[in-house]
Amino acid sequence: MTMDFIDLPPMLDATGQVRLPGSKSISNRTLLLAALAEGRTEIRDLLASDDVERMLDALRTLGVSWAREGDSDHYRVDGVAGPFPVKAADLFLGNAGTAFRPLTAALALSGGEYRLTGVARMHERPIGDLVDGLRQVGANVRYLGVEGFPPLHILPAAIRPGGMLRVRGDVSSQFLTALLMALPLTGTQTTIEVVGELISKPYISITLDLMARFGVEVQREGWTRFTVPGGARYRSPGTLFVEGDASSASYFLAAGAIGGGPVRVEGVGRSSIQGDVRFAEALAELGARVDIGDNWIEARAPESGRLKAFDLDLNHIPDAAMTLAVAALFADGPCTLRNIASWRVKETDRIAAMAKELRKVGAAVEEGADFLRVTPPAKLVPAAIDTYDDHRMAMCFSLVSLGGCRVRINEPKCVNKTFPTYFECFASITRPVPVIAIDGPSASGKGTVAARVAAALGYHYLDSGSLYRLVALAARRAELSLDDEPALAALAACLPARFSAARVMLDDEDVTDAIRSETCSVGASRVAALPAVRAALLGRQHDYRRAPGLVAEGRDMGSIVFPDATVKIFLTATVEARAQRRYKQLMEKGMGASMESLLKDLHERDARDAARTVAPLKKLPDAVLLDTTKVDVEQAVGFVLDRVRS
Ligand SMILES: Nc1ncnc2c1ncn2[C@@H]1O[C@H](COP(=O)(O)OP(=O)(O)OP(=O)(O)O)[C@@H](O)[C@H]1O
Ligand SMILES: Nc1ccn([C@H]2C[C@H](O)[C@@H](COP(=O)(O)O)O2)c(=O)n1
Repeated sequence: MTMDFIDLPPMLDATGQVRLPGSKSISNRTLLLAALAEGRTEIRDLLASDDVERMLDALRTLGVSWAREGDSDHYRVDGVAGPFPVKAADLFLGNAGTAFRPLTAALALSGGEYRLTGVARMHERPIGDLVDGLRQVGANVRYLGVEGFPPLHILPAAIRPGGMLRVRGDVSSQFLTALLMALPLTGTQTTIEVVGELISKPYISITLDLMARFGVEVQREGWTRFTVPGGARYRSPGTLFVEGDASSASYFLAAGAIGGGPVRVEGVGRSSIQGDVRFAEALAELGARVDIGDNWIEARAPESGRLKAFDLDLNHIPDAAMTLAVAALFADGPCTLRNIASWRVKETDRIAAMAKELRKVGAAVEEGADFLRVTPPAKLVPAAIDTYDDHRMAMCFSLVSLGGCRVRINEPKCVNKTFPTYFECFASITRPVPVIAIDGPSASGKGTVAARVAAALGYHYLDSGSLYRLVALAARRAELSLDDEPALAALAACLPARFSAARVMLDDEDVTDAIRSETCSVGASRVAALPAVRAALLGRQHDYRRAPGLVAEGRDMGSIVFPDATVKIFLTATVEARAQRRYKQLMEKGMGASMESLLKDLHERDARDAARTVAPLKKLPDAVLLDTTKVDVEQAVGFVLDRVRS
């Protein structure tokens, strides 16, 4: 199976505005409450994502009628005014904790027979505390696999409501949420006592707030006792607007804080009911300049330009806290994230996953049962980040690109869980380091023009042909056959080459002139036709892309190496003009040459470069043709600069 990935180039900065998708926590709670309520609920701005689809599918299977308004995010749900009418069903709930836990509780009190399953990871996420709580009121819930974990088999049971039931609060706050939302189905006053320190309290606040909007006011004594009143019934509030997702806001706010900003998110703000808006406070503690309105939040980089090191208890914002773990890469010292044990039982073991991936980009990471200490590297290292089917891993690590470092995100579609358009939104607020790609045949003048354009713009310069020439030279010295693809690729992967002040060094030897010899030219043309050699040199070429920009010249700059180049030029000249130029060049260097052999050689190299199967030399439709046969260097440079500036 091939790995899907997205490559994010190094970004210059981040600025702009993002309209957030609906909150997952609010969307799935609202759907369940609307389903159990009396009357029709119009839900506006519901999140469109995998987890919400799992809930919508389940509700339909359970006999709840709902409809979407065209292609919009507006839904209407006709509540069933009590327990679900369908009394036997098999439900697949993917990896949606916000669907699995609350539905377990509601179905356990619905008097039917149900089987609830999920993806493999869902079956590793604990649910025993919730099941224990439900059994205290007489629910008949059995484990179909491992004790304490999904999948579950729910059977009809004589429910004994009322009195007091106890539930642990220190593993997942979703257990308490599930019980709270389901208990009004019994119609009897019931008190829940939380055993152990309740984690993620703001999520309970969301639950209580939404229950109140549906007419059920829970009495709360601190964070230890919650009483659901007798005779309580859910009633539709009519229309309900889903706020933007505060956890999703964290990536953009962090982008503003790291990448200059300002970046504004719309859909959450001062009046939000989601605890994760407090991510903005944490960011401000790191020195970011944060402004907040009723329905928006904006973040900019600190005055000093660099985030401050932090040591924070993040129990109240477990999801958004992941963003801080990646923001730590940009801090001015070691950072500690405390009280995050719940990360271990989320979509993946997030403490372990975060530690492993942060190390890949160069951070030193200490990992504990409930904490993470991140020491930022002096320089970020390009890496391929594994995402563990965890949407937040993918979204968090996109921020690495703001450190002037390219990053590959493996299996990026995991963002569909909560934010299917995440990477498009991220692209809309970030500016990649610009690349001017100049491709063309040998001796067309690419090198001369590219170097001058780079100097005029203050950009870096890449002469990619010199890399193939260096491989040819190093191969000859190592007495490797130019047909030995694996050996040549291995050589290319760790070529001891350096470029300094227009000189090309191999080990510590200046080979600037040596790589221009005809033997090296022919050798370069041959090794360049080998796919493994090209692949081995790819990362090295990408590394040239650094702020403020890059001018890269060769044969495949615009097609393969930098397909997202800002400007693509195909620079050419007739073979006769090119032979003349090469002749003159060689004469000036005191090197002998004949026009006849130069012409023959250029014809052969053109043919080989254009005919090879990998990265052949050709003008792309999105490249601008620049024929320099009758154009001098100054004019050619002016032409390219005009394109860049237009
Ligand atoms: N527009 C031009 N008019 C006249 N001479 C030019 C022009 N552009 C470049 N030259 C000259 O042609 C010679 C070859 O140019 P250059 O080395 O830049 O070509 P190149 O395409 O980079 O070649 P290679 O692919 O072999 O590295 C140089 O001496 C350069 O000064
Ligand atoms: N991106 C590139 C750059 C160069 N090559 C090949 C083409 C030539 O045969 C050889 C040397 O290049 P030059 O120094 O003449 O530009 O390397 C390539 O295939 N892809």
